[in-house]
Amino acid sequence: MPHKSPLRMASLSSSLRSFSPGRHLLLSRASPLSSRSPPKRLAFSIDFGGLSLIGTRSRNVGSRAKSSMAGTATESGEKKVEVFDTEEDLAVSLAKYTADLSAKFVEKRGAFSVVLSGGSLIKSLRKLVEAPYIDSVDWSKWHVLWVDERVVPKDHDDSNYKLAYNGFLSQVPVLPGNVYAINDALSAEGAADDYETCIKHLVKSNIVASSESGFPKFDLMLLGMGPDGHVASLFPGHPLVHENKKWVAFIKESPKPPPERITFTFPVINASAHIALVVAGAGKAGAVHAALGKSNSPGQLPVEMVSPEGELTWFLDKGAASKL
Ligand SMILES: O=C1O[C@H](COP(=O)(O)O)[C@@H](O)[C@H](O)[C@H]1O
Repeated sequence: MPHKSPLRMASLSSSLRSFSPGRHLLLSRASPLSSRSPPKRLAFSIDFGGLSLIGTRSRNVGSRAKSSMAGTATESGEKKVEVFDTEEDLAVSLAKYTADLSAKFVEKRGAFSVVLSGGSLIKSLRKLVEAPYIDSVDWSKWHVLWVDERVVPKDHDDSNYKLAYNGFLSQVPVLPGNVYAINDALSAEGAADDYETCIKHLVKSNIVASSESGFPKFDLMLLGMGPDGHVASLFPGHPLVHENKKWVAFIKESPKPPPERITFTFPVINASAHIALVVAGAGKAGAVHAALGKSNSPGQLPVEMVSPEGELTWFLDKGAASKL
């Protein structure tokens, strides 16, 4: 296929071989999701300043409610915040959200471009590898990239690719040639340039859409967030948060190990058609509050700079929303 360099395909397939001789083994359907009741959500909706907050039963969140019950769909350009009683409920809803977008974009464009984060996000995707989605999603149309990656070999424990492969990609029939890992033989600078070139090929061949601003417009970006409010490998106080030309940048002194990483820049993140910001655990409640609550010093955290041209949906569990 013209959009993939032989080097990339070779390095990718060799890494797949090294992880899974059986390649894309499907999970057993032993615990079908269809037997579960859907997660409790849309118990109420709060509307403050263009932000629609949809929750379950969190008292703190509920106490801020200004408007009535809603359960309405999000309009394009709006922010939506969903709060779930448990991370399990969050994962169930995230799977449906992702599968619905997949169906929408496969019908509209014949392809679905999905950008993954590392960290806890991967575990929260676990319901996608179960029924009904394992069978209903058109996995052959998925094109998978990473919003950031650590510059380590793909079989290293710090690799976001390895994490995603073991926790998600090896269990769904995404085509190996549609998984775009970084070239781990290059320096951080070289890997960032190479990844940007790869994305330019994907845009040229319409696998990834293009925004009016000229940046790639991914169909769905699945973002995690660190307790310090970092997203991708864009850290608080680091000058990279202001990079506005490059699509992919490198960092050699990441405050969180490992130090060498590559990362999408904010213009690319914010050109996305859809962003899901997936945050679980009370340890992240402070950063969630800074981004969504009434902060005394707004705009300090990278997560506050997530502001897509399309739709932003926060998926929070009760712990993460506990300071709202
Ligand atoms: O280092 C990273 O951290 C963030 C957040 O990770 P989490 O485990 O706290 O969810 C992650 O989104 C990013 O991709 C990763 O490289």
